[in-house]
Amino acid sequence: MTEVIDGNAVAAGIREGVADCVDALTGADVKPGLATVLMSADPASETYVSMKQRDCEEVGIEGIHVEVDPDAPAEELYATVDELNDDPSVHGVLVQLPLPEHVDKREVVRRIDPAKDVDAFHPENVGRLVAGDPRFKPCTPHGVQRLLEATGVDPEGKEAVVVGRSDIVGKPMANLLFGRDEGGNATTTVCHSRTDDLAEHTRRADVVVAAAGVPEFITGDMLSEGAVVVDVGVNRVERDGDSTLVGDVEFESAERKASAITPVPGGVGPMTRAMLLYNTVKAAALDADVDVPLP
Ligand SMILES: Nc1nc(=O)c2c([nH]1)NC[C@@H]1CN(c3ccc(C(=O)N[C@@H](CCC(=O)O)C(=O)O)cc3)C=[N+]21
Repeated sequence: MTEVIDGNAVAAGIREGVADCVDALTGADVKPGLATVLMSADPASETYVSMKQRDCEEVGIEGIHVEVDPDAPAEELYATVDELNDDPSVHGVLVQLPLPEHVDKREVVRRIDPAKDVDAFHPENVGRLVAGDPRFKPCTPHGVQRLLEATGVDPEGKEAVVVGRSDIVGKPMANLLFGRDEGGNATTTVCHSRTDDLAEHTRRADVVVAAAGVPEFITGDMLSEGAVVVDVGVNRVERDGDSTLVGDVEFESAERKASAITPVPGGVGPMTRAMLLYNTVKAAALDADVDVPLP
């Protein structure tokens, strides 16, 4: 039987552990705070940010939300980031992506205090991850690692194939999978839009992480029997006149081949949000020099 991996359940466990960290911080008179910054009128971005705020409330993290007019000059966003960097009650700063075209995303990311960069997108944090000395692990790849662990899948020595080479998922995912730490040590291949004969690679994989950003791109015929399939895609598509969420994996055909597979929704998405809370309490603990029982 194929196991459908329950991301909501694993994420709930992480959130409980984060709540214990909040208690430990409270005992040391520290209230962890996460600031979310939204410069977009996109309903999906608004939904994601409000979910993150709701998560904060559940675990006892102080949620601070700031909106910047999407038509405002980039300097307004820079000023907002500067203020949050300087605010001692804020331990994590997340600027929701994507940003308007007139805003230089890289400049914004560089401006976030690396000690508050709970997305782990700042070049210093990217460098530390690649150097094998991470301060924060990026939320989605870290969440995937935890999902594999919870499923009893140890990538060590196995063939892992990451489909997608984005800065926020594909690249850091590959680093974690081939890295020397727990949850790594896989022989890791990164495939992308210019890969010749993608299926040739994915069929060799024991673990496939689909992060191509293309709806239902990975189909069952591209998988080996018994593969573990992790679907990072979140694509809103029109189906029979309705808007529904699908992943980068064609679930039905892939489920027939896989030994374990994550659904969309209810797979990686909730884990991404849980690891954001994890990074926020870690940031607060590092800042205040308090020991916390990170889950
Ligand atoms: N600075 C920044 N950091 C991010 O981490 C970031 C971002 N910008 N921009 C957009 C993407 C996307 N992302 C998601 C996280 C959780 C779900 C999630 O929880 N999804 C639910 C369903 C949500 C629904 O129903 O729409 C699920 O898969 O079960 C989705 C998408 C974080 N992102």
